[in-house]
Amino acid sequence: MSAQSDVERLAAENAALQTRIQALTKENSRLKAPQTSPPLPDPSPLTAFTQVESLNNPEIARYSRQLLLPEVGVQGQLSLRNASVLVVGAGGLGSPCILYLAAMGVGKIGVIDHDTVEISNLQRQVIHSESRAGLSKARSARLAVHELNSDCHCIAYDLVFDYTVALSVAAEYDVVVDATDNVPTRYLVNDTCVLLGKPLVSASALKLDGQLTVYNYAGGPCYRCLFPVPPPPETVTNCSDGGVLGVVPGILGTLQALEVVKILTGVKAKEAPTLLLFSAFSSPTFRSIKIRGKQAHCAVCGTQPTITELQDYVAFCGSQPTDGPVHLNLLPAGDRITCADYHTLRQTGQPHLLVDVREPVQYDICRLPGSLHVPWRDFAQRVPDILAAREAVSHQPIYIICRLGNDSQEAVLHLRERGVVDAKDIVGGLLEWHQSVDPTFPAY
Ligand SMILES: Nc1ncnc2c1ncn2[C@@H]1O[C@H](COP(=O)(O)OP(=O)(O)OP(=O)(O)O)[C@@H](O)[C@H]1O
Ligand SMILES: [Zn+2]
Repeated sequence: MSAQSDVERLAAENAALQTRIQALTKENSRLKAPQTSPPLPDPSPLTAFTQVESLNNPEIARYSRQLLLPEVGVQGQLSLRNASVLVVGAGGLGSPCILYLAAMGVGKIGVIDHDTVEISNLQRQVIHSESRAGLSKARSARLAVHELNSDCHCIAYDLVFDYTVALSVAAEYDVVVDATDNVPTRYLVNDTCVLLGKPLVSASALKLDGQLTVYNYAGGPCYRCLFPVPPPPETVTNCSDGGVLGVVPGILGTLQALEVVKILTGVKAKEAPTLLLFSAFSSPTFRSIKIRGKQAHCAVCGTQPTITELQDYVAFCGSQPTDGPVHLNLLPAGDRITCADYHTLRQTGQPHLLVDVREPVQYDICRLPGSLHVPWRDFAQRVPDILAAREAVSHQPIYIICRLGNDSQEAVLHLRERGVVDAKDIVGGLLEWHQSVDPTFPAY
């Protein structure tokens, strides 16, 4: 072979090698790239839930510690096995409730929640996990149930429990647990249970306190018998505003699971209706109060009910069934400044006074440098301090900030009433500051 053809052959081989090296380099960088975690397995589709007449050997072994209790025994365990429970809300209360119901051997559990798992949920919503952040809470709960007790027939409804679905979903279950956090849903769940004749195990938890009651059971009252009129929306606080100690809904949700067991085993029917109050840092921690019975004039369970079908609960309660941030518009746009414009103002060094009106616990979490701290609850008394501080910056404008941009508007209105005209609130507060100006600023 000639030297010329050798050169051509080598050049061709070289080109082929170059192509191969490029392909390998590409493959290598693909392998080195961060791997996205494989999709989580969803438990395989379930067969229909069927009732049984006796426990099988694996069930006897699994539930032996409960079977040994005379209060439960084989009959009690069979009652759990053949029962179905709907848990509305897979949050702080729903998490332990669902887990214990599944662990104790309730045959069928429905979980309805429209929300997705967030990292800030995990401090109390122990049915979820970091690896399931972003997943629907209902599906995440179902995965956890499947891991804990694969015999449990768990159905996840990734839906809002509203009047369009309430009756058809709840009709499939023996007992309903209200583990939600808002007033419209509380009335909706109650009316659904009354219309369907289902017992309702209801609880709430906020800050360090909680309460629990069983409604519409054994001739007892319903929620409307006790609370015929919803509270004014502005008096209702939720966990994202007021905070909650993780274990508090944990305790109340666990007690909800206990009440379900008492209903299913028939023990509850002998008890008078009570309201259980829990206060984590008080003594006594628990108090049980006898509550009035069923009210003849109750709009839904009374002798002549006016509510015979589900209604518009948002209109009835005057509030949305959401616990997301509520942004009020109390001031005209001209009396407000956006975070972006306030940011520019700070960057260009324009003299001004920044007043932060959040609670001290929130001010301790984070703050913008140079702010004067005057909590909204002390604001009226401390206006002279604000005016004195403003003198120190040569009577320049006042900007007021809070967490969401609601109290800051109230503060501006208050200053207007006191004759201070050049005060503005910062729209959306520090949460908006985090979202639109500085992602490194803490969000809470
Ligand atoms: N009408 C409804 N239908 C379905 N789920 C609901 C309804 N109302 C409330 N929920 C759910 O009930 C749960 C209440 O739990 P909790 O208050 O602990 O959680 P959260 O709303 O995630 O809390 P946070 O306020 O910290 O975000 C939430 O997961 C919420 O999505
Ligand atoms: Zn009633």
